[in-house]
Amino acid sequence: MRILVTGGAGFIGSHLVDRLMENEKNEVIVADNYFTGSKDNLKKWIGHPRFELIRHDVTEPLLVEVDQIYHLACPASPIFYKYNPVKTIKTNVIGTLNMLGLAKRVGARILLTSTSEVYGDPLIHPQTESYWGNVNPIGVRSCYDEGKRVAETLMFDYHRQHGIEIRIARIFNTYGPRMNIDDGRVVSNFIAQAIRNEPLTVQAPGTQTRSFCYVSDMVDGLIRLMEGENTGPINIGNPGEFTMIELAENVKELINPEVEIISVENTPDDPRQRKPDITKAKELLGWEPKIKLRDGLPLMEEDFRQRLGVPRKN
Ligand SMILES: O=C(O)[C@H]1O[C@H](OP(=O)(O)OP(=O)(O)OC[C@H]2O[C@@H](n3ccc(=O)[nH]c3=O)[C@H](O)[C@@H]2O)[C@H](O)[C@@H](O)[C@@H]1O
Repeated sequence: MRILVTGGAGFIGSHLVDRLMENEKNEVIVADNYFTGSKDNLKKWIGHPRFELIRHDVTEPLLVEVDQIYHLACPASPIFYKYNPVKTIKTNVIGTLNMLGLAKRVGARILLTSTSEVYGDPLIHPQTESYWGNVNPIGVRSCYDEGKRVAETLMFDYHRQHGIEIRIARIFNTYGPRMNIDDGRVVSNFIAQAIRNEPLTVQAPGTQTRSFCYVSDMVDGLIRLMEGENTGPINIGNPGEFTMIELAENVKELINPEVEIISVENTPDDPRQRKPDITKAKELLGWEPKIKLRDGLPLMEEDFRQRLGVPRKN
């Protein structure tokens, strides 16, 4: 099987590549523009005969012959996607159009990693796939959440109009080794802060919730969705829900009991609650997450300590 992974040098993408490369029948091509991804994440595969890495921005067409496309490309941290919102929406719209055009030309099956952000600031809880969301179309996050909504629309239009085989995953907050240390998302921020003995910055009010999925569980869900018979959209996430204050307290207890927790200003349109209903994933994919937050955080701590050069004191 020839498989293209866009955004494959990123955090989730590179873990996905590791899993796909385990199968000796797979040839994996990664296309990444390195805006947030890094070659370092793939260094063990560079030079491997079944692996190819291309510097490519998906807003430009790509001509390759593949059987499957995992279309992950797009900055996912709010700090990075808000840094250049026009580029973010172009990646979601033009990038997805280009990948669908490729899927159509070569007859490949394509999986889009959409996001829980399509639910916006959700008015139903937990979020089921049938919920249409509560999204601000003109806010600072819209480049990402409206961008992903259009990407989902394009997927279904190509499916209905051209018979393309599509798969849509709605990913809920994912964490784990290889996240950028300066990524700006909450788990990586808190772990880096705890290791550096800097205050954990809980954005006000701190009662907002998220549900955090460990990256190996996420990758397992994505592969099951691609290999299964359902188009989705299917929520892939861990239903264990935490307030940001609870997350900070867990990080403090597990990583640095001396560290201070402070409240800082939040950014506009921050969703107040988020938790996936994963009934569909359980029933249709036989998938559910295995790794609890308190077991996943120490695995990520180890990776961050190595990269920051700060060993654990015992
Ligand atoms: O995985 C998802 O479902 C989506 O979540 C993220 O969005 P968000 O949940 O806002 O991610 P974070 O930036 O990690 O923020 C989570 C919460 O932590 C808070 N936060 C963030 C950073 C920080 O230092 N302190 C802090 O309290 C934020 O206010 C927010 O309430 C990203 O938009 C997407 O990568 C992704 O699609």
